[in-house]
Amino acid sequence: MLGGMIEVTSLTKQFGDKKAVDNLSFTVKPGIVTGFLGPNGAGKSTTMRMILGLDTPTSGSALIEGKPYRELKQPLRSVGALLDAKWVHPNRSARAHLQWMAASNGLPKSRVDEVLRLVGLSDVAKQKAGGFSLGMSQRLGLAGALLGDPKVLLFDEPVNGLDPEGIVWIRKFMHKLASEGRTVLVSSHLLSEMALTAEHLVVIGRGRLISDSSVDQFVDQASEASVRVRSPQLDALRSALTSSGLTVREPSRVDEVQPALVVVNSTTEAIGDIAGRNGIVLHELSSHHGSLEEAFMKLTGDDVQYHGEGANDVMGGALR
Ligand SMILES: Nc1ncnc2c1ncn2[C@@H]1O[C@H](COP(=O)(O)OP(=O)(O)OP(=O)(O)O)[C@@H](O)[C@H]1O
Repeated sequence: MLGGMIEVTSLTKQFGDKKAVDNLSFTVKPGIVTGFLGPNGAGKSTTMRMILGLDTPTSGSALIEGKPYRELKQPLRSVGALLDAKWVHPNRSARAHLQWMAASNGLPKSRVDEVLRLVGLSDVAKQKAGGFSLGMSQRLGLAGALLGDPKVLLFDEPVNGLDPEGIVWIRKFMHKLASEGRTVLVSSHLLSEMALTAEHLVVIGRGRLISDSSVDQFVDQASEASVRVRSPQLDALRSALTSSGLTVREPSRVDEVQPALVVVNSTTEAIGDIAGRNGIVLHELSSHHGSLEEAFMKLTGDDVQYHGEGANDVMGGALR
């Protein structure tokens, strides 16, 4: 384990009369990818900027290995960040850009070719960064973040605008970095992406903490757990379940093969026992959970700041 915890405590940032981050506390642990999820304007970038010492908190603290960023002796050896992929001198080659970064941060020049190889840019190292595609710029940004071989890595919306191949590549890369024992915090408004990328989720809305849990717990906590049952004796089953105090509803999807019932907030064991005691034959007994998207919408609900035209497309994964 490389160590390298991020500790955010009662962090608040006020811009005029707007609280962009509101009394936020969470920790980010090494060895896993932690997703930082929230709708547009929730305060993710502002939080990351405060962790990186680019914005000063109004109150509270954001520490890396127990210190504020500005007190780190060699920051690039502790933290690497990918905030804005297009932040390079357009006329500099990829290698020259990284050499300049290494020189100005007291890092060995030999590391430049190493990181170019790590991100797969060795063959284009001499090309001008200004002509790079977004995917290549992301890789170059990542190479810069890795220059100091840091224990902690922060990525702000790294897959924005990337093609599917680029998305898969970044996702795998983040997994690799975490498996090496690094602390990886990645922000996104894309739920479906986070479900595939992160193991742990810190969810915020309007600057406030909404949830801090594993992806699985997040879904369990927010989405309705239900049990689906099919039986040739459906009426008898319905009355046995309701007289045991369970809530039964008709399934939203009509089943052509055999009618079914949905029982909320119960377990397959409890329902199987009731059926058994009443001599009722079951043809299906299965538990179901809502999707990550449903869970997110339920939890953030009123916290979604801007309901754009695409609000109904949220189930497709994007929140803006
Ligand atoms: N420098 C600033 N001055 C004033 N308001 C700001 C500033 N930076 C951010 N805000 C406001 O703070 C809130 C949080 O913004 P932030 O960019 O941190 O959110 P976000 O979750 O990263 O969203 P996005 O995904 O859109 O970047 C927004 O309402 C934004 O308009």
